[in-house]
Amino acid sequence: MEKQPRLLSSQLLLKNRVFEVTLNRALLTWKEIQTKKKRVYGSIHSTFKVAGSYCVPVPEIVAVREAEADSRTKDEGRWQKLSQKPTEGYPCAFTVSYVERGRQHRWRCSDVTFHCSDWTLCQQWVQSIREQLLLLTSRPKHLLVYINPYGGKQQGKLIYEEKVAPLFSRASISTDVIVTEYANHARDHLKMEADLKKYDGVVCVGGDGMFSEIVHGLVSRTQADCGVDQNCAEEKLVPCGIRIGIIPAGSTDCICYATVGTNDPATSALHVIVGDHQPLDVCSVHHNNTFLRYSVSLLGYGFYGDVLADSERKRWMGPARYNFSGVKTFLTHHHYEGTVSFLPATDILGNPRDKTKCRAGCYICQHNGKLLSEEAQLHKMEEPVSCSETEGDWRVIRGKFLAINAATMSCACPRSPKGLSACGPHHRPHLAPGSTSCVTSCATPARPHPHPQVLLQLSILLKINFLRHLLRHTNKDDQFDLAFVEGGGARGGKRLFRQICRDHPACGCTPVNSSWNCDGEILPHATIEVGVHRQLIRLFARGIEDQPLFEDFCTPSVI
Ligand SMILES: Nc1ncnc2c1ncn2[C@@H]1O[C@H](COP(=O)(O)OP(=O)(O)OP(=O)(O)O)[C@@H](O)[C@H]1O
Repeated sequence: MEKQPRLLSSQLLLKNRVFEVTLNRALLTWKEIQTKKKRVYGSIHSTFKVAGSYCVPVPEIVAVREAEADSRTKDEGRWQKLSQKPTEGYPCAFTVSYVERGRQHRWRCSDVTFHCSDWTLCQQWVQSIREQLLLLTSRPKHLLVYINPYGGKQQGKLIYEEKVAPLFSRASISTDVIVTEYANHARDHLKMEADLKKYDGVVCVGGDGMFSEIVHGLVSRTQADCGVDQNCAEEKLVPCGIRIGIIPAGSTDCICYATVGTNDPATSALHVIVGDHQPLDVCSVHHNNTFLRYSVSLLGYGFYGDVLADSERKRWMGPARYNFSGVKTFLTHHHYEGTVSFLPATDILGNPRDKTKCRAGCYICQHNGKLLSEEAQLHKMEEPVSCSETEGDWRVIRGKFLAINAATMSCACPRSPKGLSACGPHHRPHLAPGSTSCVTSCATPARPHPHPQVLLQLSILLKINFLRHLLRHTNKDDQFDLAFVEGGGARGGKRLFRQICRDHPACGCTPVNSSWNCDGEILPHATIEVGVHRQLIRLFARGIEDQPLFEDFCTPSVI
């Protein structure tokens, strides 16, 4: 890393030990310089230097404030005692709040208080750090917050008030808060009323359903403002200019798991504060040139559609309905005739079953999923000689399906730690490559597809095999290492599934339709057209960071 010039450097006291504290544009570092006397058998025996050198990246400093060293300080609305007593010779102090990493992708806001020898020096430090924070222009200053008071365990308001609002206020972020009064309140407010020019971002406190509301509101509003007709499936949608933050307060919180790696409200609030941005692909779903919905996580026909439809009829059972309907649907073992047409994602990076992980700063997402020309050539040569059928660039698969899933993100949650997308056990789908992962579980035999990305090997399906596939959603085994399951990337821009129809030649089964489960909502039509819109929205998130080798080796980084 390029060495940055020092902006400020002083000897300051921290926990009664003297540190050399240095600030440059990139880092705040503090390094112990005092030697300590070690007493052995009551006498001074030897001296040793206590190792201790720490750093915090400037973009991860939440705030800096003067600490009233000789009295009490107001913090998060409560009066708290300063942890250290005023120290002789160091009468003034300032506190730096910063992001500290914990286990399992959790972030915490921690404080470190430095004591200064005089007031002017203390002011100089506070000013210098504030000036550096002001240079971070991607940080939000004013946010519009929607809270769903009924999501998950109905703790949305409490979570916001106790865990999020104090952090926003510490970071000097002002907010306008709306507690929703009915379903789609947030969507409609965003679509028609919200004065978006006033805000640097929209934050939702709730689950995946609430996030979907925000996406619908924002995307629709952006298209309306730009004169784009959402009903036209061929239209190129305009990306939203405002970022979205998600504070998890739902039942599953898949989007949080997929974008920050955990469903911890404080972690998500800190991702908003530091002003990260993670682009996300969005699928648009149409029927006969009429807009139905947007999808950001899972579009599922067959198994997942049936589970959702059945569980909706059993709302009275509470969350247990999902397990009940899952087992029931599995035992009923329906399969559905249909046709899947899609454009294979041959010209993008990131084979769903390759070894790449989508992580913070992901190369593939940053390069819009575009292949380098050499790699593109390689993939072109791997184009299939034959498929089930082809129509120009399109691949067509007809058959009987147990499940057809299109996952735009991993859909990971505690119940399915690795998610159910086509990305296998050790990697997640990229969040913004411009393609969706298509997974089909087929019930009828057909010719195997030799293409490495988009394959369908249809075999006689045994219930036990499908159960194995489902169980692999809940563990770390490869969901695709089963003969009848195939996964691949489908390119965006046009249609993905053109027909789930009844026009297949009769083969003895009842031509009955399943339902599409679109991010937890049932679609009213079985025949849909899906387009993938690359990087249509941006979240306040960094993507999932690689865990340090030793997880408890947290920041402030020991140099
Ligand atoms: N005030 C409200 N009253 C009733 N429903 C609401 C209200 N506000 C939002 N909703 C709706 O509640 C639904 C579920 O909310 P949410 O996603 O927050 O929680 P969840 O379903 O428990 O969590 P998850 O989606 O993660 O499983 C959303 O579809 C949203 O449209």
